[in-house]
Amino acid sequence: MVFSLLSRIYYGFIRPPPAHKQDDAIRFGLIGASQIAPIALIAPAKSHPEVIVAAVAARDRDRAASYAKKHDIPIVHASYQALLNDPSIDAVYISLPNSHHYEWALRALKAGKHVLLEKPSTANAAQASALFTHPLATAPNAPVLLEAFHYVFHPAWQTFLALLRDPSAGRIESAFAAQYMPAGLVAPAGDIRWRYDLAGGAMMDFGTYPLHALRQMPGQEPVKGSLGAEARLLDRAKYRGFEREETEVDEYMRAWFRGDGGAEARMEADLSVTGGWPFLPASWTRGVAGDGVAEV
Ligand SMILES: NC(=O)C1=CN([C@@H]2O[C@H](COP(=O)(O)OP(=O)(O)OC[C@H]3O[C@@H](n4cnc5c(N)ncnc54)[C@H](OP(=O)(O)O)[C@@H]3O)[C@@H](O)[C@H]2O)C=CC1
Ligand SMILES: O=C1OC[C@@H](O)[C@H](O)[C@H]1O
Repeated sequence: MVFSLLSRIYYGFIRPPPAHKQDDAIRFGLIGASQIAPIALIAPAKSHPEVIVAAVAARDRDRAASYAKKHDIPIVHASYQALLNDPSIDAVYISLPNSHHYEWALRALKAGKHVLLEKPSTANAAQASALFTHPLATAPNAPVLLEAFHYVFHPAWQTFLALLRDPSAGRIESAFAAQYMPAGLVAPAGDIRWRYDLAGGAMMDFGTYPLHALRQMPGQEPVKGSLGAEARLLDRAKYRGFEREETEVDEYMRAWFRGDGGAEARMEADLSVTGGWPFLPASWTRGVAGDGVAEV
């Protein structure tokens, strides 16, 4: 089992076997020369016959050019809008700070591009509602707009949901979801996740997973007025190299609410775990229905 896992990681992300591309393969452009694009799209696309990563745009042309060279991407654009104006691009992958998702998703839809939009799709509820109900996204022939919560396509997650959605499982009594990150592992000082002005923080980064997970279980849409939450603000003493005063961003948060099916739901997100378990990024989701418990 361990060998199979390591081999899937190796061939999926480190040395993907190159595929012969179909003539009608989707040509993706990257909006932002981001840290996550190589693992999320560039490497997996190499072995996919229907996907080509054809272009990258960054705020700085030289940075875009060196990123393109490193990742073997043929077209370089010196601005995000120049990439959107490129007629050879069918779809864009937007992996910018959360604060920038709404603007660039709308601009991409306006340019007629399909959009794979990093999570969370926007920086707040008003933007989410405006984006997903916008005629550019809802018209009959509108481009596809997809938020990049990739875990929903995993068979383990679909099995978990099927167990809870099975009518014989009974009503969900309680649900819990959590996501933990060891301090400094993925969010060192200076990272976009620690910037309030870029819509960072534990809730906006890791917290989006548990909240998203809870809301997919039957009867878990939060009832208005039932929500409570607590947060611990960033403790800069844990990190070296902070240049800015950051006092507003959360490094840990938990929340609870009543789902519209009557269940008690709880969630927790910690971007800064120190000592003990977990020493790797970890995520748990549990639903209790009748006499049964489903966990993933
Ligand atoms: N689905 C998943 O599993 C994951 C999703 N994500 C999401 O992807 C997004 C990007 O994350 P990540 O790749 O770690 O981010 P990066 O730190 O790599 O930043 C992404 C891009 O944002 C631009 N940028 C960086 N700092 C600023 C700034 N101060 N002001 C304006 N733009 C800035 C840069 O664009 P340029 O290149 O043009 O300079 C950069 O390439 C986030 O929304 C995150 O939540 C992240 C990790 C995993
Ligand atoms: O979405 C994410 O998943 C992986 C994490 O490392 C990262 O912080 C987050 O943005």
